[in-house]
Order: sequence, then C-alpha cells, then structure tokens
Amino acid sequence: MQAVQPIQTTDKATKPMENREPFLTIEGVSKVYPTSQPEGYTVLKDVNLTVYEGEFICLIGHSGCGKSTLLNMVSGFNKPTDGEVRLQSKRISEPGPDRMMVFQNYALLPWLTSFENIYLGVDSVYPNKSKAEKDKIVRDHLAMVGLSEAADKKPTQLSGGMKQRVAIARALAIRPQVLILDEPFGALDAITKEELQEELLKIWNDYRCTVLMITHDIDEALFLADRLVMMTNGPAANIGEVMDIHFPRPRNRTRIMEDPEYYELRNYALDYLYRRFAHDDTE
Ligand SMILES: Nc1ncnc2c1ncn2[C@@H]1O[C@H](COP(=O)(O)OP(=O)(O)OP(=O)(O)O)[C@@H](O)[C@H]1O
Repeated sequence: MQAVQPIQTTDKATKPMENREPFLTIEGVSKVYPTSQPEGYTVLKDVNLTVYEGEFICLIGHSGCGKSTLLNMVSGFNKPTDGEVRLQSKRISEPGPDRMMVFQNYALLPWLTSFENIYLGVDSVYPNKSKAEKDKIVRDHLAMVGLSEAADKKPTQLSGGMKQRVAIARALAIRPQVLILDEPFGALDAITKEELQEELLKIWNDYRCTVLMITHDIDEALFLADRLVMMTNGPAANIGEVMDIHFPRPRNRTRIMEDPEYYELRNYALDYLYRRFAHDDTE
C-alpha cells in the first residue's frame, strides 16, 4: 500500500511557491456591511490569500461566512472596506472582462438563445472584431461545451446542466484571466454534476486560466482543486487553513478515490468543518 503523506496545510494562505510571482493577491481584506448599528456587520476580517497563475482554488466554509462576498471583491462587484485585491499588480476596483463569473442560477438572459447569450458578451468585449469572427468564437465555445446542437434554443428549452454549460461557455468566450465560479454545480443532480466537473477540468486544462470556485462539496474540491481554502465561521471570518491537494493531473476520479491520501484529506476537511469549525445552522 502506498504511504500516506502528511497533510500539508498552512494558516497563512500566503505560502510562496517556488519562483512564482503572485498573480492574484487578496491582502488584508475586511468587509463591513452597514446595519442599523453604528459599527455595522463585519463579515470578513483581515483575509489574506495569494493565488498563482493557472491555479485551481476551491473555497469552502459554512453558509453565511462570506465566501460570495470575498469572490465578489475579486470580480469587482463589491469593494473591500479595508485592504485590497490585486490582479498582477493592478488594484481591482470594478468588474472587467479579465474576471468572469459563473453563478449557481446560470444568470442567462431568458429571451435570448444560447448562441445569442454568448454572442452578447463577445460583442461587448470585442466590438472591433468582424461579425464572422465573433460568430466563430461563439460557435467554437458552444462546441467546446458540447452544445452546438442547442445554439438556437432558449434557456427554458435547456436542462440545468445545459444551461450551466452555456454559462461556462459565455464566461470563457471572452478569454478571462480569472474564472470565478460561485457554487456552479450546486443545483445539478449528482450525475450531471460529475459530468460537468470533468468537462470543467478538461476546459481548464486547455485554457489554463486561474479558477476560484466556491463549493459546499468536499469531494468536488478534492477532484478539482490544487488548493482548498477553508474559511472560519463568521462574523469576522477569515481563512482558517489552506489544504494542498497533490493528486496528479489529468485527474481520474476512480484513481483518486483509490488513493489512501484521498480519505486523509477528506477526513481532515470534514473534521475542520464539522468539529473544529462546527456551525449551528439554526442560529
Ligand atoms: N449586500 C449585503 N448587505 C448586507 N449584508 C450582506 C450583503 N451581502 C451579504 N451580506 C451578509 O454577509 C454575510 C455573508 O454573506 P455571503 O453571501 O458572502 O456568504 P456565503 O458564505 O457566500 O454564504 P452561502 O454559502 O450561504 O452562499 C451573510 O450574513 C449575509 O447576510
């Protein structure tokens, strides 16, 4: 039997990787939402994370700890109260085509076809490309997610998995540097979810963009991520630990699940979430 390696975690989340420049930097980020109380509600306090180019990062933590708030500050839809988020050396202050988000509820425009939903983003980011070039980008991305046949269908004519494929194609069609996924497979059945996880890994392998993904599913994180960021509970949540996931790529689900380290990591994350940072959801 293969020897089990010690689980590598860090509480600093800024561990330097050999000779690599930080790509995305979350530095001293706090967020306070206004409330009727003068001090407001501190969701996040002093969050620090360094992400390297091409990494696949999953983020896990109990409901309400501030995961979406944190990723919304990377997307630029939300702003830190203190601290800053930088992409390369540029401070993020607003949304931009270098960072695209995919949400659990797909967020497709219901009156547009799959083709038109993707075209809309391509057209706004590449206004100087010809119609033929833009059409080709859309067709290539529909093909990438296996939906060429569904180009003319509207969201109501698509299954949940198909809608999420369109949303992923739409995000990637404009070639973002960072893909931000907020529980993208949370509403899908188990089989569709596994299919899409595998497709996402293939696409990420081809594109090599940097991925930040919120999930509630430890197995999903272990299959997809290079590192699993584990949040503490709110209020004033931050990053408790970061777990390194070293399974070789390309990943094969069966092979990973036969690896004794899989259960070591899984149990470690479960223990973190349900014992050390147990959360009373009735609160
Ligand atoms: N715009 C806002 N104004 C005030 N409070 C907010 C706002 N957005 C989020 N919150 C609060 O901040 C906390 C964190 O919310 P957030 O959605 O970031 O958590 P989460 O970890 O992503 O939760 P979940 O896993 O349930 O999606 C919650 O208590 C939420 O009610």
